[in-house]
Amino acid sequence: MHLVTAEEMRRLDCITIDRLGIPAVALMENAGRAIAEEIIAFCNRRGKAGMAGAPRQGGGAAHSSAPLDASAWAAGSAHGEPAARSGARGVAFAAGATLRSGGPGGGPASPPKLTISGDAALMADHAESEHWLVLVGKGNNGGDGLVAARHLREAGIAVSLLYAVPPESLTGEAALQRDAAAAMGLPAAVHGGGSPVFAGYSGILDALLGTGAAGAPRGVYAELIAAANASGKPIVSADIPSGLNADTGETHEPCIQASLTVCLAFLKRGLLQYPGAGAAGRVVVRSIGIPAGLAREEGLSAYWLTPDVLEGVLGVDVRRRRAPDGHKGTYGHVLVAAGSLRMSGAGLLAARASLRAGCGLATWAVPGKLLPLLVGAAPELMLAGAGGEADGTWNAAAAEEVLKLAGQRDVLAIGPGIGRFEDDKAWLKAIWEGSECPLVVDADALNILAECDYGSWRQRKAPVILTPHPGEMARLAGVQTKKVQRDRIGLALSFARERGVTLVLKGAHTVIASPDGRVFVNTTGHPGMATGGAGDCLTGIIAGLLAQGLDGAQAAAFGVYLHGLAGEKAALLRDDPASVIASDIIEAL
Ligand SMILES: NC(=O)C1=CN([C@@H]2O[C@H](COP(=O)(O)OP(=O)(O)OC[C@H]3O[C@@H](n4cnc5c(N)ncnc54)[C@H](O)[C@@H]3O)[C@@H](O)[C@H]2O)[C@@H](O)CC1
Ligand SMILES: Nc1ncnc2c1ncn2[C@@H]1O[C@H](COP(=O)(O)OP(=O)(O)O)[C@@H](O)[C@H]1O
Ligand SMILES: [K+]
Repeated sequence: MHLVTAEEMRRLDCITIDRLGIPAVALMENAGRAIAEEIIAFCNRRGKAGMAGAPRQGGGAAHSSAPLDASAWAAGSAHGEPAARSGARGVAFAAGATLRSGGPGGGPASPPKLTISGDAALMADHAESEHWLVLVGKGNNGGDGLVAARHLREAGIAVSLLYAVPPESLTGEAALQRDAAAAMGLPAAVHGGGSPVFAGYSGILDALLGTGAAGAPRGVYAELIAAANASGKPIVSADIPSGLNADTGETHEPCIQASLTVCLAFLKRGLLQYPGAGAAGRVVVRSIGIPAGLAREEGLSAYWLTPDVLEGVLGVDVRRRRAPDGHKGTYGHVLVAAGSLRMSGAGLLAARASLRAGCGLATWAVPGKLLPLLVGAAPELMLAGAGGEADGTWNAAAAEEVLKLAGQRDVLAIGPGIGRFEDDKAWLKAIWEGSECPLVVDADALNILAECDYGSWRQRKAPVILTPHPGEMARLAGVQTKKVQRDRIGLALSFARERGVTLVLKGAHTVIASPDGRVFVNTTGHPGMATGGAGDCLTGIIAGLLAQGLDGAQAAAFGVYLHGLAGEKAALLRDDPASVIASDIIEAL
């Protein structure tokens, strides 16, 4: 599934309207209807869970706002009018008309039933216990909310509108929807400042700000957002939670904290990155008539990482089929140069994970002094001494040993548990320039890299994959960690492009960016994976996949995806995500 920025969304929108001739108002109609359907599904789920919304109290005048006009309020007082609502529920009956005779087994024919059903998506199970307040902004997001309000009303759900600004200031399609809502007699009020009262409502539809928002919500918008959050009512957001930066996932102060976000047409980048992903609640993406293929035609290259994307965009065989006549040489040989006296476990985890990822052979290279201590640590691994100091630490001269070993292997992974040592920059430069196989760089090797002018180093032919967590990324990019987290997708993309590397920016919803400008956001995994050594496992997994012939982007993306899945499986086995440790992730691969 494609991920879009607000600007890209506007472009796709324009193409649909201008080139395909689909009217903007039709898109808005589809959007609003989709939102209404999702609200109804939300209400039905809530009803089934035995937590039906608070019963309505006293019609629509439960907030301290001025009514739009008297007729709208008058009509609104008729919310509960049974005739108007039952007619709106659509048809749902079974007719016994016989279409054809005959039945199975040749027995007496029972007349087949002709079943005619109504618009199931717009049927609320307990409409009478629902009353939704729609917060309407000035732009098209507000227009979507107005359409949704009409459809909710048609489904028999009481709806009231609360405009953030005088409705006269709405323009274009949103103004059309304003008039339609008024003509339908939906009760409406204009926010008059202060704190609206939400007590009578069972839910709030946030249609204040969408992709046209700029900066933090101002004035009445900020007031309404803060009050809605404080109300404790479930909030459904139209397109994005108001107050969210649709591109980066940054949440402004204030930002709607939604239970559900009905995202329209294409998934907005900001909904997949924290803290925005946390503010959005459950996200449903609904098509509204903009052809999905437009994103590809327009060359958009940001994706939510799913098995479909792994296969269709990246060309990965997610079933990991092996040739019937394959042998260990077929699946490649990984060299992991990692671990030192005090952190040997990091190397062990990475090397074991590479085997579990399916490579044919793995060699673990450590400072020679450690070798005797590690014999038998994992019987499947080959061990190699790579020089180093008498106390089991690495030194610059060890690079030569690593290069010798790498020359006979398919992939080299470096960094986990190596620590910092004298002339470590020379060590890294020698390996970077001298190795001809794909290179995975992690942990302290990244910290070393951050201190090097590696742009001036000899160009490598084989791919480089960097796997920083946000702290390491901050050092690599020369910015503060806060800045890394503010726009993870944007930073990963520009870094990968500029530096010609595949970048794996780890953390919740890891971002994978390739030097050709593609970017993928992974959502497998969970916070239980925030445990020492989990990243070392990922390094090994990516190396193991590279050894099997996947290219840099394929191995990085598939590796991150599998790593998260394994973390999820490990949590299930443990019955508690918090108990997962790195070895569990390897065992769950
Ligand atoms: N394909 C599309 O792009 C479609 C978009 N639709 C909806 O339209 C939305 C985008 O509509 P618009 O571009 O009209 O923008 P918005 O509806 O997000 O609102 C922008 C308006 O809000 C005000 N505003 C902006 N930033 C503000 C701030 N920080 N504080 C207070 N007020 C602020 C400005 O007056 C501006 O005109 C989407 O999110 C979606 O909900 C749908 O109608 C269907 C089609
Ligand atoms: N909240 C989270 N949700 C999903 N994955 C997470 C979360 N926190 C950490 N992870 C994953 O766990 C791994 C931790 O790696 P890292 O920070 O390098 O740890 P270490 O250096 O101890 O191995 C990364 O792959 C990261 O994406
Ligand atoms: K919104």
